[in-house]
Amino acid sequence: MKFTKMHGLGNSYIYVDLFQEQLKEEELPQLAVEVADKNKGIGSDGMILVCPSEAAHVKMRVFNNDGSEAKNCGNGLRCVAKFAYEQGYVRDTTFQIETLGGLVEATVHLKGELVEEVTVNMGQPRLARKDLPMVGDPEEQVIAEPIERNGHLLEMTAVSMGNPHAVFFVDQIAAAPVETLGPVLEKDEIFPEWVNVEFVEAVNATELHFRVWERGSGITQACGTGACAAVVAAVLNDKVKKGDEITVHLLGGDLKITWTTDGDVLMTGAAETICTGEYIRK
Ligand SMILES: N[C@@H](CCC[C@H](N)C(=O)O)C(=O)O
Repeated sequence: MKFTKMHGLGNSYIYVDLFQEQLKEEELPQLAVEVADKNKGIGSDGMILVCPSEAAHVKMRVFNNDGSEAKNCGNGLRCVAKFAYEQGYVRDTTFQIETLGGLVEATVHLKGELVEEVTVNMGQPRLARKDLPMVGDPEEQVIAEPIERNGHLLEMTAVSMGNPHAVFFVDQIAAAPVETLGPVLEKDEIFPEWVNVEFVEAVNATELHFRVWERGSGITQACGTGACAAVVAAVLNDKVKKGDEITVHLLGGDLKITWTTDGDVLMTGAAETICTGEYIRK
């Protein structure tokens, strides 16, 4: 199986080109686990399939490194856009990508013939409990809701960017309990499909520090949808303003994110190719 390893701010996936390769549906979860294994596989946060689409120019499917399939991936979208453009599967610099969480629009920014950065219009965040999903009144929003776990009293804001995020503001990002509370909150009974967990420090009116415990992958260097959710949560908690471009500092680098006054979330950041190769399947 031919593959390309790519990353967005250190959030790496093994990309498989389903315009060329054929894979059996029932083998996908186990394949994702195998290729992501850093000792016996290639090593990554998961696997992403770049597929033909009937609804858009290209379709993305994302698998976490535990084999679970997610509905969206921000860093993956930027890499899929780079891959599709550089392979010649799309010719325009702005095109649509289908995800299990809906359609998004990507615009590639070129340096010569190669894509250096990508802006993705991630669409509108969904804020009702049913959108995560989360237990409780399905239509209600969750903004700064107190929650106590393992002796930590935190305030939670819940945002769906096609996939679910629970955002917690902290005073100091360096002291955020990512490793200890992340796995506890990820599988908390209030989230029937589990959740991505983000800790965020509001530095000033245009900057956020960000750490993530990703559902199905654990700590990663960056989470694009999580960074978008963090900006939406920061607006909802009066820490930054809607319409302003916010720089989100992640472990692997920075993303520029705006929750526009029209309601869409725009994300701009790098997408990079690490290597290509052939994976020998057992
Ligand atoms: N790294 C991603 C998100 C990947 C999926 C997530 N772990 C989930 O299960 O929803 C990103 O950049 O958004």
